[in-house]
Amino acid sequence: MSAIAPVTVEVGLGERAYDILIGPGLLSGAGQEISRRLPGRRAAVVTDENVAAAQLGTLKAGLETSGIQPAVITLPAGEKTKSFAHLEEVVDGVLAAKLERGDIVIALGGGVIGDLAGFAAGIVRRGMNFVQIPTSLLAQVDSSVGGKTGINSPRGKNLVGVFHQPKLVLADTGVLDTLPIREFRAGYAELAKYGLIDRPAFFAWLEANWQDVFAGGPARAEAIAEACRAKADVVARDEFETGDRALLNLGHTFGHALEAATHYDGARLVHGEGVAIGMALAHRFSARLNLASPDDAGRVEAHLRAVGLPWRMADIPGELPDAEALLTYIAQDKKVSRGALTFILTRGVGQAFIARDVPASEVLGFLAENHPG
Ligand SMILES: NC(=O)c1ccc[n+]([C@@H]2O[C@H](COP(=O)([O-])OP(=O)(O)OC[C@H]3O[C@@H](n4cnc5c(N)ncnc54)[C@H](O)[C@@H]3O)[C@@H](O)[C@H]2O)c1
Ligand SMILES: O=C(O)C(=O)C[C@@H](O)[C@H](O)[C@H](O)COP(=O)(O)O
Ligand SMILES: [Zn+2]
Repeated sequence: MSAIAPVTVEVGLGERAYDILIGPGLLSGAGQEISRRLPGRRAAVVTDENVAAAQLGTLKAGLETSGIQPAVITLPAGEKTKSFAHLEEVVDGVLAAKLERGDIVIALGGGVIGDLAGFAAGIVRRGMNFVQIPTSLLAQVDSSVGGKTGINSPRGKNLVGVFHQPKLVLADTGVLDTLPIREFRAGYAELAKYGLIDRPAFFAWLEANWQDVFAGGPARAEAIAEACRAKADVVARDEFETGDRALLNLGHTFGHALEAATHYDGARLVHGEGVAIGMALAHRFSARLNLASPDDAGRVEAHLRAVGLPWRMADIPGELPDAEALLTYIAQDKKVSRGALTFILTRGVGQAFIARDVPASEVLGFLAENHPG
């Protein structure tokens, strides 16, 4: 049987351009793909305990066939790992392995490992080579692409970090077979996000085909490729989020506040779930401001519910801080400019836009109305 050729999506960033390869079996061919682009380099693999148990052996074997014997840094799984303490651990591990600036930090994991390892790669020796090997659906459709890296602060999500693009992204669709279903669903929220931003036909396709995407096979691979094309397109236009890239933040202004308010406790809320609730809230808030029809908000909520995602604040287990405290987290959002709040709002499914100077009083009123407490 002949191997299935991977799909290649290019992120067109001039001298920082790179390929995203998408398909099964890429982990075992990683050594070849990496050494073709970065010959003769040493490497450190950063991963988490779950991914190490499920996938590290295959990657190490794949690297060793090309003569790469990596140092391995294994961290606890979960959002709390995106912290200064674990950043220090990665930095120290890379330095202890005596890697040079031209050597490679490889992130093997979900978005937590990608963001953390990418940040370390961006600052050690003022910027090392970086390769993303995303192993969660969320990381394959979103976080491994585009060069946003960083860690969280108790005051808010992703508040410390740098832009540092990878040299290569290897999205092995086969590794999703070991991803827990809750995490697959969370990644699906970011996939649906592309439809809700500006691809209404893609959203309608997901409404009709989401079960096939969950089942695996060609529908899943095609959905991942479509997401990568969508993200690569925005990133190539606006690498540093001075304009349009902010659209990728649909659902995140509310979602990030909820993640911070639940202290990054993944038992209560993981990032993709926060984005699902945030996207439903962004559509409902847009309807409240008479920008969109309540029917569109209902359509989005119905789809999130159908796939088993949380879609309202009441779906988060345990108590939430009150509306004013949630607004304090929102005020830390990186899209805030001269004190004014920015949200990604919508005129309907696939018609998201950047709304600057959103009055805090409107947000507060909306949060209070929708608060479960
Ligand atoms: N940089 C960006 O552009 C960007 C975009 C979106 C999200 N993010 C960030 O990504 C993070 C969320 O990423 P995530 O949802 O991948 O979370 P994650 O990295 O915590 O991974 C989810 C869980 O699945 C496990 N896992 C991952 N792959 C697995 C596999 N193949 N087999 C078995 N277990 C596996 C992990 O160990 C973890 O427990 C958040 O911190 C978010 O802020 C960043
Ligand atoms: O790549 C982007 O740009 C995004 O906004 C993608 C988001 O899904 C992702 O969660 C990102 O980390 C959020 O960025 P932030 O700048 O709001 O921290
Ligand atoms: Zn996100």
